[in-house]
Amino acid sequence: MDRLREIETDGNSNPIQISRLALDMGGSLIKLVYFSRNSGDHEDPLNDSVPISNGVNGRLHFAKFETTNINDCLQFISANKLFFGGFQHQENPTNDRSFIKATGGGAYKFSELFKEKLGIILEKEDEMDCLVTGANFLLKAVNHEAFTYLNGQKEFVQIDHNDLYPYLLVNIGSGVSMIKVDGDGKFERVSGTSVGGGTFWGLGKLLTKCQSFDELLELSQRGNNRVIDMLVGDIYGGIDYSKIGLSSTAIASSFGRAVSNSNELDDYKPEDVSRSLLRMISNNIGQISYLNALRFGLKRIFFGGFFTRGHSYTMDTISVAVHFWSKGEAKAMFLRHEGFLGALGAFMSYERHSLGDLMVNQSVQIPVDASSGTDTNCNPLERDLNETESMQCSVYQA
Ligand SMILES: Nc1ncnc2c1ncn2[C@@H]1O[C@H](COP(=O)(O)OP(=O)(O)O)[C@@H](O)[C@H]1O
Ligand SMILES: CC(C)(COP(=O)(O)O)[C@@H](O)C(=O)NCCC(=O)O
Repeated sequence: MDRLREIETDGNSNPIQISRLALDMGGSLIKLVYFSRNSGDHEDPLNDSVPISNGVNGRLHFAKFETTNINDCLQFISANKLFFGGFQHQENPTNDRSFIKATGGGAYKFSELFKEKLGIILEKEDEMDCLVTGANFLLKAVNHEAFTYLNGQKEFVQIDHNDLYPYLLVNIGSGVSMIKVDGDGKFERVSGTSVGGGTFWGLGKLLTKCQSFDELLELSQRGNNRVIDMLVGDIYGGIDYSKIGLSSTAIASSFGRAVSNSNELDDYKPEDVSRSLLRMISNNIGQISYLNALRFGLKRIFFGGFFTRGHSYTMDTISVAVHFWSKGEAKAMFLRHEGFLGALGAFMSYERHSLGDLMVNQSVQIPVDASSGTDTNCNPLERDLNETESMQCSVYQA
């Protein structure tokens, strides 16, 4: 609720002007990115916050809703008048409806609903295109965006703009898309798997009766996967199978131990079930990602999508899988704005199509409090940086 109020005014009771909204409506979550101009920007041309050139200073805001709660999202857009952030269509300027850039399956599925409830026309943008545009933008324009996460150590990666491509982008949403990125707008979706974030949440919900995704993640924090997973040592009488490089503690078969006794589901702690499930899915995605990186000789893999949720065990498992299978050759990296790639890409597409002719300044800085150098305290469920923070930036008339 505080967040709503914060958006409506700038703290001095001046209404904040929203001048761009873009949506990414996926299988699980709807993501919103919108720009609010700094108050007073246009009133005082000598003010420090007035950008050089003909740009407008302001902030990019991020918000998300569960897709099943689409009505809350409509209400949020309506209450905060975000739909004024669309554009008038050049081909038909007399049409007084707002056109909003939208990507993801929901741009198709919910287009009638948006028209009916808010009078908004959703202007569809391709999902893969938007993911790549969003990732390239973040990697080039935002300091402290990409980081590695291994053994609880988070380290931000300095991106060399001249040496960014090629890379593999793995977007772990409800399902998983793997995209080889060769440049701005140059990419190919090389693989995917249906065993993704929706699988973890769906199976986890059925098996543990959890009511929310965060609760399921929280459970995994306290669980022990050894109770349910069959380890190499279980099969080999407690010793390593060193000839093929498997230690006795490596998982030989996820959930495999459940068949070797007469336990029912209720005999297992939900914490242990959640832990095994999270590990199985993260490990599997890490492995498939590595295999695809190997196919194309890619050394860098960036993981986006809301499955990772800044969660240490998830990122650690993915990193270990990539490290293990590539024998240290490939590197897993994560993005702070993990789940907002598509929405950012849709936001950027206003400029690409020269309709509203806006361009985000390439020197975006995340506020200091939101980006620390390294994080070694291994916070299990990191605070949701994405939702609560906004990004200072300038938007330029093209
Ligand atoms: N609050 C949440 N509710 C549901 N799923 C969540 C939540 N937070 C993170 N997730 C995870 O993120 C996945 C969705 O990620 P996202 O990148 O938004 O994909 P999509 O575009 O398919 O919605 C879910 O399947 C789930 O694993
Ligand atoms: C169909 C999708 C692109 C939709 O994106 P999402 O809403 O999951 O982010 C994605 O779920 C996906 O890539 N699934 C994997 C399908 C496959 O390659 O087998």
